[in-house]
Amino acid sequence: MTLEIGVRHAFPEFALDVEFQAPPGVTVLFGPSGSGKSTVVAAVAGLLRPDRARIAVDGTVLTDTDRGIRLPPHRRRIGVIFQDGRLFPHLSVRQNLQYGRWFARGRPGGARTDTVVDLLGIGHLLDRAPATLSGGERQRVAIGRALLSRPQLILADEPLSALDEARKQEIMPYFERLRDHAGVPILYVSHAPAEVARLATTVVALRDGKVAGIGTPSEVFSTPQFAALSPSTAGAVIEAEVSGHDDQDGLTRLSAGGIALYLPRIQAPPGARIRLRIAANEVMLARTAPEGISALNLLPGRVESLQEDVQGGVQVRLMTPAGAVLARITRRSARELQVAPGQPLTAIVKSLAPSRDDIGTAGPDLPNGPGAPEET
Ligand SMILES: Nc1ncnc2c1ncn2[C@@H]1O[C@H](COP(=O)(O)OP(=O)(O)OP(=O)(O)O)[C@@H](O)[C@H]1O
Repeated sequence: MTLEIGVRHAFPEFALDVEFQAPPGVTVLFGPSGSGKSTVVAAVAGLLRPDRARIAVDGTVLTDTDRGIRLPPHRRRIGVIFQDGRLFPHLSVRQNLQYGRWFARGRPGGARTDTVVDLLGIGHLLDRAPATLSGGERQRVAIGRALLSRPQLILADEPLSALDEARKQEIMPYFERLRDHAGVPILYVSHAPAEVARLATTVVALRDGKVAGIGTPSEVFSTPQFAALSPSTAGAVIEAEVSGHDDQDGLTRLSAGGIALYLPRIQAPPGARIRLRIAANEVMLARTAPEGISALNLLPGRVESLQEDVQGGVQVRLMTPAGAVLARITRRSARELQVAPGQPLTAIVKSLAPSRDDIGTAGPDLPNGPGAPEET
């Protein structure tokens, strides 16, 4: 199932003109405030009458202005997950889930209630009232309700932005599960780069109402052209396999394209594949592999391209056996290192550099895959 989106719409002071496809998995709409993310979501949900649009899921047309088609919102089979969960306060968790199921009546296929309850770890909450749940638990139930309505696509508009850091960490693995098991496109709005790098299958970077870049998180965030516009969010995403844990020093050893990397211990069994975002600001470059240095992660590679960014830094993209790595260095360092395409350089990343937020699972991993929080 693929969601096809083409929307053109002019507000008095803003014009949106986008065209892209969202395959199954999470497609994140990413961009600064006012770039048009919510307008795209409103067009897909049927809450906006665009000047011109064609929106279809797997051949089912939701909007086609040329043909005069515009399904009303309730006939679009969309599961919506809002910032605040929006559960029905007078219904128990079980009844909230049943509501999703009721909504799905007559629709073929879809997930079973007990599977969804297991997937989201909410079995022990079924008889509780929404008011007695934590923010993270409420969001898990909201995900369940959306999933049980047998949607053909899911819209999640900044679903984590109302949660504090700890709650975000709690809920992220469930969005990873949703990504890997929902089987329908999920259109997800975010402006948090760590969240995007961790969850996205596809990133659609929006700027001033236009698509500025589209691809995997790694492709979009480690492209110097994109990084140059958005230095604070620039960084590469690499995939690695857990090789083992060192009990003595509390580190987890990873292998990325044959290179050993070390992280503070993470909850993932050996063999698990994880995604790791390495912010460009956290990477240093050296001409020769340094010795006698406390940083544990050295990635030798070759400069592919470089570009000055809008804040006076230089974004250097290095191809390494672990994948592309982006480093943000000063113009002065770039001059001193004489950075040029083709030049061999070594990227240095402190093992503590990636935050917990930057580490996620790389793909299907149920039921107790990496990152799955333990039930309490
Ligand atoms: N109903 C409207 N009438 C006029 N202008 C609008 C309307 N809705 C949105 N806009 C304008 O369109 C632009 C894009 O808004 P939109 O809400 O899509 O951005 P966004 O990327 O979702 O931003 P944010 O991250 O702040 O939610 C903004 O300049 C906004 O002022």
